[in-house]
Amino acid sequence: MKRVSIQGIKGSFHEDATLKYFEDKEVEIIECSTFKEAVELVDNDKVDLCVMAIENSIAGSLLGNYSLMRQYHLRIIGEVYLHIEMNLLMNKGSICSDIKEIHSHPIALKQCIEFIQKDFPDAVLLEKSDTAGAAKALRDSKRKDVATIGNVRTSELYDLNIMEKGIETNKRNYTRFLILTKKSNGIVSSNKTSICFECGHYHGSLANVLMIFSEYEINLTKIQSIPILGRPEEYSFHVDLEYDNREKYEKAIHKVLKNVSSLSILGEYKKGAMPR
Ligand SMILES: O=C(O)C(=O)C[C@]1(C(=O)O)C=C[C@@H](O)C=C1
Repeated sequence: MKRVSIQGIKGSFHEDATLKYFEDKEVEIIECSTFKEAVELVDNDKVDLCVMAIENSIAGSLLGNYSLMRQYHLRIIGEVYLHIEMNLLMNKGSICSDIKEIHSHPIALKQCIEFIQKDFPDAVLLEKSDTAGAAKALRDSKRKDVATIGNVRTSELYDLNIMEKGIETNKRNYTRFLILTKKSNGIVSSNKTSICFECGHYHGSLANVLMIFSEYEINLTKIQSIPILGRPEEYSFHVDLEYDNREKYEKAIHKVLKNVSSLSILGEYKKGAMPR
């Protein structure tokens, strides 16, 4: 059975993403309190894989996770998209007018900020390591003046009432999670690749690289610049590529290599389906 590290505890969206990716295969989930701890377990061979959120359609990219991936030389072997529905949760017997504090994962709070500002403008927002962890702590504290934000399964697991359903700012709220490991499995039937490169600090250098992908009909689904530590104003670029024709993809990479100062292939894998 594969051992998989996640940031968060049972009931978190990371657990949902892991169960969705592995479908009916049994996995042992190792709960971690930080993303760093979760990737360190892969690095130290304590787990086989790590499932890690990388981007949310409302809150944006988790930039720190891009850096972790590079720092620990992790390989991407897959991805999974999860539809995220957020709910306001409280201990049984609580009423919304008593809410003084709202505790949740920072990204979860960000996804619901319009609802919070409209309905609970005076509530103090407290960032917790994950939605399920905040829910469990609320149940244990028995407090009636605190609410958390999380999914329906979390409310069931930690015995909380759903006070308000679907409080995310936009209903098309998705989080993309990466499946990370120490060694890539070299899937030959891949149709998506994540790369990271650095190019010269002169006009047109990035445009030249992007033009090559266009020339070979490669679709770019993501481009993220990350500051290079110790080199102010210089960036590395994380780019996700989608393709049907592997030969064209390989030719494009070959040509790109001549136009960049460094390039790493972070993973070749099968594109995840966007839930309806
Ligand atoms: O707190 C959780 O339940 C998580 O799994 C974390 C997390 C995140 O890191 O973005 C996962 C998905 C949602 O976008 C909100 C929070």
